[in-house]
Amino acid sequence: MQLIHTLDPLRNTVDSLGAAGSLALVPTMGALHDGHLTLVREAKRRATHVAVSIFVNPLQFGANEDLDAYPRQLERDCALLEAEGVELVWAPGVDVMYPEGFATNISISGVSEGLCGASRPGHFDGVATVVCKLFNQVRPDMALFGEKDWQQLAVIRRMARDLDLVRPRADAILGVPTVREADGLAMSSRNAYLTEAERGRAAILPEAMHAAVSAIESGIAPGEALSQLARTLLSEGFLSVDYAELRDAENLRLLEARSNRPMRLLVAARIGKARLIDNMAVSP
Ligand SMILES: Nc1ncnc2c1ncn2[C@@H]1O[C@H](COP(=O)(O)OP(=O)(O)OP(=O)(O)O)[C@@H](O)[C@H]1O
Ligand SMILES: CC(C)(CO)[C@@H](O)C(=O)[O-]
Ligand code: BAL
Repeated sequence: MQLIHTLDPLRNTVDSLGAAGSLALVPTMGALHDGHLTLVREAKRRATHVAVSIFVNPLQFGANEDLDAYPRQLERDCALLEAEGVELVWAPGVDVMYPEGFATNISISGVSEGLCGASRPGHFDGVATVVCKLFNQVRPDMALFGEKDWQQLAVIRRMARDLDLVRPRADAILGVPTVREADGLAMSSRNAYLTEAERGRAAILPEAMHAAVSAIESGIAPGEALSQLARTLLSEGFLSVDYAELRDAENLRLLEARSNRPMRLLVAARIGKARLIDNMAVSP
């Protein structure tokens, strides 16, 4: 496995990997867990070679967010990826990704608005800008992202289509279902911020979401089910609920009532120092 930090050797390596079959990219911010490794395994099933990027992207963190505290464990991450048979780890420094004078911003309207786009202003511009650069640097045939970050996946799909970043094939931007802990909590690098007591309560988030999904599917008004969901979280030790919304699963339009298209329940809520996000399908 090659660990590469600068652009020239990266070019040589991706050129030779690309010439010898297909290349899949798994973009990450490191501090890898089984969710990330599931993306890597899916990538290996679908492409000849797998590259993983590890870059904690300052552009997608707000001024009061956890950029400095975000876990960084490159050596451990590389050992995990080597054991999975990954051939390339692309881990640029901030100065390589954003050299002095860097002045470009990619902004996607529509799907970026509301949800995390409202509670984290500028976040999706930062994600889109770095993901566009990663595509240009690695030039993969496909890239894989987790459904845990449902809105991020929608933003990247929109950008990839709009900017012709990958060949237009159905699995070029592949979403992988959320990997969960035994109690249902979605795996996330930020779960490490939780104390033992908070971790014990955190699984109330997916439990309360399942209850809201069942209520909406059985005909309860979405507004009522979502208010109940927020009340449950607040009464069980969550500090705040950034949003709890029912949206069209694909275009992410806000839904006041049930739709006959696939729907998605999306929630972000804070507990202790962590802001947890999760989403679930709601059947028409
Ligand atoms: N539980 C999970 N199941 C499936 N994919 C996941 C899971 N957690 C993260 N991913 C995916 O892994 C990729 C890299 O995510 P990232 O490195 O930000 O990890 P994370 O655990 O989501 O961290 P964070 O705490 O920052 O949200 C993204 O495409 C993300 O959606
Ligand atoms: C896609 C990504 C690697 C861009 O920094 C990040 O947002 C993430 O890890 O989900
Ligand atoms: N997994 C999404 C990256 C972020 O929260 O910044």
